[in-house]
Amino acid sequence: MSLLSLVVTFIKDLIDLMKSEVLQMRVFRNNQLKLEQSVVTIGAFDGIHRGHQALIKKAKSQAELYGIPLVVYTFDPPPKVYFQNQSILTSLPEKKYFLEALGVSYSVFASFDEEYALRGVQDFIDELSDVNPKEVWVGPGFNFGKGKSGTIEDLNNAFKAYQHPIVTCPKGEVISSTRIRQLFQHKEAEQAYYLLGRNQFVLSGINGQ
Ligand SMILES: Cc1cc2nc3c(=O)[nH]c(=O)nc-3n(C[C@H](O)[C@H](O)[C@H](O)COP(=O)(O)O)c2cc1C
Ligand SMILES: Nc1ncnc2c1ncn2[C@@H]1O[C@H](COP(=O)(O)OP(=O)(O)OP(=O)(O)O)[C@@H](O)[C@H]1O
Repeated sequence: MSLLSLVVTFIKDLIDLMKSEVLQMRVFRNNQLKLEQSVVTIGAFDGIHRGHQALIKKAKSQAELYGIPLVVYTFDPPPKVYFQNQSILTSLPEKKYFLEALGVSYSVFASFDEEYALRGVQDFIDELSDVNPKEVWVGPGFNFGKGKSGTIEDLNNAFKAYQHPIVTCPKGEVISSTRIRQLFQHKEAEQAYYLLGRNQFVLSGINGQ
């Protein structure tokens, strides 16, 4: 092998290594993550459907604008699965896979249990302060804290909080995890995958990772 081809191979390997480091999302549990600055988006994100994707992409574009990391703060299990025994749309490995594919730098998976659900609004805001959010992005109707008492106004009192407009189907029908669960229950899988923004074959192989 010539010296030139050795150098070319070395540079290619280096670029691949850098790419894999850039793409790798770091995953945290509860309040272990501390950052100097970030853009944060929050939610249950079960399914990572078209509405979730639009919100995360907007937060990602803001993070890129400032050159700071994007943090997705989410819950395991999703609160509705915990409280209402709803079926889960995306397993933990699937959720991590889709978040990473959207370019998320850090994800926080808060263990959602009885103790966590009792935490108050200020307690949650204090935890978010650990990542020093320059902007917080949520969708319409987002709430948090014990008894769902926290709103975007509470977030906006502590940080700069922004609300992404609702993403709907072309005919105006709502896109939500609840609706997707109902579509699967009624054997309307094609419409469910449309709202998810992917077909059923995308998931094969992810759960084993
Ligand atoms: C600290 C904390 C406490 C919460 N406590 C409750 C609760 O008591 N009851 C409830 O139904 N949901 C509770 N939630 C879940 C929120 O209502 C909501 O599902 C979550 O913030 C995700 O928002 P999303 O469902 O709009 O994605 C809590 C969330 C957080 C962060
Ligand atoms: N269609 C949508 N358009 C824009 N933002 C959305 C949409 N659906 C959810 N969001 C936002 O995404 C985040 C996660 O929402 P969440 O997981 O509660 O979604 P959901 O689909 O409404 O779930 P569920 O039906 O279980 O209430 C929240 O900030 C929420 O406001």
